[in-house]
Amino acid sequence: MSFNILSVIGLGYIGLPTAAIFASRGKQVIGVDVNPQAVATINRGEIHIVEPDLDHVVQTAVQQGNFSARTTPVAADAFLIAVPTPFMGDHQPDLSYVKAAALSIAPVLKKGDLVILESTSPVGTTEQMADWLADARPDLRFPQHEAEQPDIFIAYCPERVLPGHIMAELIKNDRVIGGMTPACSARASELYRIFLEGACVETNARTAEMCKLTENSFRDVNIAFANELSLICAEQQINVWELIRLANRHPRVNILQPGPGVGGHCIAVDPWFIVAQNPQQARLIRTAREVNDAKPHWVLDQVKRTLADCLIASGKRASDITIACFGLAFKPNIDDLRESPAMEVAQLIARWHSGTNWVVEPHVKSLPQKLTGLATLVSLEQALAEADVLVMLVDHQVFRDIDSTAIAQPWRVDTRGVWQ
Ligand SMILES: NC(=O)c1ccc[n+]([C@@H]2O[C@H](COP(=O)([O-])OP(=O)(O)OC[C@H]3O[C@@H](n4cnc5c(N)ncnc54)[C@H](O)[C@@H]3O)[C@@H](O)[C@H]2O)c1
Ligand SMILES: CC(=O)N[C@@H]1[C@@H](OP(=O)(O)OP(=O)(O)OC[C@H]2O[C@@H](n3ccc(=O)[nH]c3=O)[C@H](O)[C@@H]2O)O[C@H](CO)[C@@H](O)[C@@H]1O
Repeated sequence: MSFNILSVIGLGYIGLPTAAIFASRGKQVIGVDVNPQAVATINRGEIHIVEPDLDHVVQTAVQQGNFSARTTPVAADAFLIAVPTPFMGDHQPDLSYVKAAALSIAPVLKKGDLVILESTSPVGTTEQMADWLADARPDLRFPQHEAEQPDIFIAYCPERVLPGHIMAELIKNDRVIGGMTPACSARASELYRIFLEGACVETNARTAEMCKLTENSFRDVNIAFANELSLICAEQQINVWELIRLANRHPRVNILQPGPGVGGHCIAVDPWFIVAQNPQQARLIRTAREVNDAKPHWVLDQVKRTLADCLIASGKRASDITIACFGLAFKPNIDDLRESPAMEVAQLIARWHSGTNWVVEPHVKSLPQKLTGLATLVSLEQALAEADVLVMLVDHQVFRDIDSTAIAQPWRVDTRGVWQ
């Protein structure tokens, strides 16, 4: 059975590029999103998120009539669900979006359809989703009972693209295919082979769910190691950047880079799904989260110490001092400020410091609401010329290009090793 019509549920950072890529391969794609503004934007051939090279793929697909968006699902041969999976206040996963998406497609499912969950999910979510669908459609057979030939094929296929490189990685990365049965995996692999140049590696749904969580937890633990080293090195008066460079000369050592903390929508969230389900066993994973989450507060302490030194040396009052933060994005060379540790540090500083607070962020035109009234967006040149204390938070290339030997201010906190 071939896939004539595909439907992608959730048209954000994952769903929109995925829908557009399928459409670019000549498939008829119906995108579904509960956000009517996003739907309207997409139907104009425009995009509501920022991702390099996505705009022209969406524009072409819409203009050629292969891709359209709507707010409610209609019949299709395959459904890919890419809705948010945040955690709640107590770090427990919030599966309400997955449930709502599953229940929204249940009425339009027909025999032979494939349903793929792409959202990053705790182990067992795919089985749970199949139960929700089975409850909603008692007239169809679902793959919970392996002996039976199911009417609906269900798989968990996580996405591992790197924001900023989504359009290339979507096609080139290997893909983990976690079917609820081998037949489900085979059907899902067939779907992804429409555009995938990487390999489809088949497993079961639970392993695929854990694989996605493992990848991001691995990175979180390794960044926590680097962040912990930065705290130790500050105590020992050792340059952590030099230390890591030296240690990485060992053929089997590859330490990541410390920073102001871990941001983004994935690495600071997904490890909690493992911790929530395995609180006794996941001690290292929990500690890594705690180490990384604590880093912005440690940076604030560093700024407080630096300001104290500045006040003693300059004889100025704190209210006369200007602190300039360099960067707000959650990582270098992007404009995404959501879940950014740099934003958190800038806010902590601005709430605490009684003098003037400046921010330099060449990737945005205005400050986000969280900093409105607390800080002022200024140019790189103004900050370098006039600020008293400089706080480097994001290693954007434009900051790396500054000749650090030409910077006059001795009062600096460098969380990214840019001025070392
Ligand atoms: N952004 C990434 O880099 C990335 C990478 C890999 C995996 N993921 C995972 O993919 C999933 C989606 O992430 P994202 O970054 O695309 O999120 P996003 O917030 O950018 O997009 C999700 C979209 O789903 C829509 N939505 C919510 N409920 C819906 C429903 N019931 N029906 C239809 N649409 C609905 C929202 O309006 C939104 O447009 C998450 O589980 C995330 O953890 C994200
Ligand atoms: C395993 C993996 O690679 N997963 C990727 C990750 O994408 P991401 O964009 O969120 O990941 P990063 O680039 O690692 O950034 C995260 C934060 O960590 C900080 N950081 C990073 C490296 C370092 O040495 N020191 C640091 O401090 C950085 O500044 C930023 O705040 O999750 C996506 C969704 O699941 C995946 O799809 C994607 O493959």
